[in-house]
Amino acid sequence: MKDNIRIIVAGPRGKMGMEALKMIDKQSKFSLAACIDRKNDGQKVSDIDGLPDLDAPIYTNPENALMETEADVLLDLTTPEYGYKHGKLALEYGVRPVIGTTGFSQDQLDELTRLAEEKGIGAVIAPNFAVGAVLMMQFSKWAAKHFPDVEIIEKHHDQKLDAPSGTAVKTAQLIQEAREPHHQGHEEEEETLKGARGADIDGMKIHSMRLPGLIAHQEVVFGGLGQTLTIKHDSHHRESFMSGVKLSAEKVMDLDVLVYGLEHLLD
Ligand SMILES: NC(=O)C1=CN([C@@H]2O[C@H](COP(=O)(O)OP(=O)(O)OC[C@H]3O[C@@H](n4cnc5c(N)ncnc54)[C@H](O)[C@@H]3O)[C@@H](O)[C@H]2O)C=CC1
Ligand SMILES: O=C(O)C1=N[C@H](C(=O)O)C[C@H](O)C1
Repeated sequence: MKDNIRIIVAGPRGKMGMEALKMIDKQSKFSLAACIDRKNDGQKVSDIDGLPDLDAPIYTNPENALMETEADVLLDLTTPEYGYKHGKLALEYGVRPVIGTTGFSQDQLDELTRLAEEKGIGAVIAPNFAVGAVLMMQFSKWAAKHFPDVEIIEKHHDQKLDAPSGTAVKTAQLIQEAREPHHQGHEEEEETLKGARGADIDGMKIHSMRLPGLIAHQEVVFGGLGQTLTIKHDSHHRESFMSGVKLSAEKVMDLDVLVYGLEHLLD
């Protein structure tokens, strides 16, 4: 493995970006190549109040950051619109994207997958970097073989842009892979108030809660005859995501395709 992985962070001032800068600063094998931000072009990260004392330039133009900094990895923690744009640009400039941003459409995921394959460059898109959340999703996939009736309740802080969460969508996709095609509930059900039954992926209902005080939480509730099974994960602090970010930035160096989900990188 390369002993110095140079990382560009897009979204350094965000809740996840700040946590990622602290993690990069602590790891001797990582160095911060640059940040992509919406302001302070040309300034140093260390010049900005509230950011760690790191000697790396800030770029508002992502192409300049990718061209000028000899980076290995672009870590994106921004918004769906910019996460997609940054991912595409990184692949075009031969820099490996590690994307935590959620809210992509299937077409966008397919396009990034296609581009990574065409260029032969590794990329990671992980809707959830917390190892506990990855286990929650894997346990849910397993449970769905035995309990095909399931609903997902995801709860997040009230500043989140996308709903449902990337984790909830990924969980539903994994369950879809595991269970036989299945119709839940009964035909006569009617919503007398629109939205009462939540969003729907392949007949699975997804309920999204947004409140101050929450960080990132999910319950996957399975129902069977005379029993229910609940698989639950809570991120109480954004530190919970950092071991997954670290693992992704290391492992992406050895990939030549895009992987979607941290489970592909865990032993
Ligand atoms: N995969 C995972 O484990 C996790 C993923 N997320 C996802 O990561 C993303 C960021 O989450 P938070 O940090 O909570 O959001 P946030 O809103 O705190 O931070 C986003 C940052 O991106 C910046 N930004 C927006 N457009 C930009 C652009 N064009 N260039 C550079 N910076 C730009 C904003 O100024 C803001 O500082 C979201 O999509 C969220 O769903 C969040 C937590 C965990
Ligand atoms: O926005 C968040 O906070 C989170 N987003 C990701 C998601 O949409 O699943 C991961 C985690 O749940 C936190």
